[in-house]
Amino acid sequence: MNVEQTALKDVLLLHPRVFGDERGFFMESWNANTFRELGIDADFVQDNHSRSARGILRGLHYQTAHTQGKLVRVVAGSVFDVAVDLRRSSPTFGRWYGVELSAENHRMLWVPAGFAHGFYVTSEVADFQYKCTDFYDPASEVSLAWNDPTVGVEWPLPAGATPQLSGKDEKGLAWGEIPLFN
Ligand SMILES: Cc1cn([C@H]2C[C@H](O)[C@@H](COP(=O)(O)OP(=O)(O)O[C@H]3O[C@@H](C)C(=O)[C@@H](O)[C@H]3O)O2)c(=O)[nH]c1=O
Repeated sequence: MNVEQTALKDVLLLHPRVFGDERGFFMESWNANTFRELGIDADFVQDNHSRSARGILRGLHYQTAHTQGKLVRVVAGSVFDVAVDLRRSSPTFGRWYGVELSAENHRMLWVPAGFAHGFYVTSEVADFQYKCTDFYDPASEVSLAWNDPTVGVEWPLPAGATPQLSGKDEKGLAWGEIPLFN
């Protein structure tokens, strides 16, 4: 497993070792010992899997209670995955980072608690899987608007396209309206 620091403090891009052979491939997608050595000492309690079609954008989401660290990856298709640092004390507070995650590149992103997270689907279909360090808590869930101008995420949208959103994400909050972390 190779670990790459990203432009955001504590967000890590992971390149697992992929063992290819005539049958296909094998990789470890989670190993508590290996990841602890890489600085990810996470106690995961929930695994999620979503499927989305091209042009769908989910996010940018986080929970204020039961804050979740997420280890995310794509097992079919590709997405542009984004994290936004919501921690006032962080040197990268208010900044975003985006990266392509795909079934082909096998990359995983570690998004700790204190970040908003979302992704935009760039393939016909994308199957997205992630591990979470705390449970789903809809009562404390926040959707930060994907297109908030203060954050300024540069999504890889085709010219003139707008992403397809959930009703909740259509009503995403502006940067100035969201609760932040210390
Ligand atoms: C996230 C989640 C949703 N659900 C249910 C609620 C709802 O009826 C349905 C769809 O929920 P949502 O629209 O919130 O799903 P979605 O937009 O995929 O939400 C996810 O987005 C990505 C970007 C994240 O980072 C995740 O943490 C999560 O917020 O699934 C659960 O039962 N458990 C969960 O953990």
